[in-house]
Amino acid sequence: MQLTIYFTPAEVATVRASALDVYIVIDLIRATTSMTTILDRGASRIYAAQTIEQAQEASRYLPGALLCGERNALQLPGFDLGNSPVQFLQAELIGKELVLTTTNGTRAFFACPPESVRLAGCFYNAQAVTSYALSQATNLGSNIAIVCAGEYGYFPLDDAVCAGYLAQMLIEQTPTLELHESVYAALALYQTYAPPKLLEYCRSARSVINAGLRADLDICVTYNASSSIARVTGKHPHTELLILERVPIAL
Ligand SMILES: O=C(O)[C@H](CS(=O)(=O)O)OP(=O)(O)O
Repeated sequence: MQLTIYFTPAEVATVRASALDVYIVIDLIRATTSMTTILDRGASRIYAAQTIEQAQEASRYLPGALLCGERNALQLPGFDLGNSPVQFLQAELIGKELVLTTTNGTRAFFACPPESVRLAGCFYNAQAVTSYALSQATNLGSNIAIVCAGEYGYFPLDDAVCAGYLAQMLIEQTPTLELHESVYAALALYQTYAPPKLLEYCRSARSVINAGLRADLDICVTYNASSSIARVTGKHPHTELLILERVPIAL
């Protein structure tokens, strides 16, 4: 079984990545951390939208769904909630459906091959998402790829550092993994910039702090607090939004 890391979503398209692989998408600050907390609160579904317009359009087909999202880290006008793990952890979400659009994270799921196994990973669910990815890849006889959501298309230090940590966990659980050289780079980045140091160096952290949401970062750099894993389970028929639901696992 091979492990590869894509440091931006664009790389996934460039190499014509395999639809058979298991993809762990990371948008540490904050989309995949938010998704994990949303499922922790008992939400039934997340609809991931690439654009604000798609999210608004989808909410017309989904009565009762909460409209959530941000641009420049700030909750969008007219939306019910932003992209804030702290806000989600305080919200009443049992059985709710949420439509979510974020600057980078929701788009990254669309960059992976359709029909592939796509999981939301972060520090918060690191143990759970790596164990599940390994079990899926073993069952399918496939490889694992970690995709960093990027920062406006650029290399994202926060996602890459988290990718290094997830890679370390995958290697600990399966020492026979065949490592692409991208994995060595991510492992080295994790060694150098592990939290809390990471937060001093990434633009996304500054943007969240500037929005007055510093407490979100504490959640984003909390390790292994959740066993929730958001997995893409399909597409909404009218709007093409990706549907993410909680993987049923007992750890
Ligand atoms: O809301 C976020 O945390 C970011 C926007 S920014 O990079 O902080 O401006 O969006 P995301 O899609 O979660 O990276």
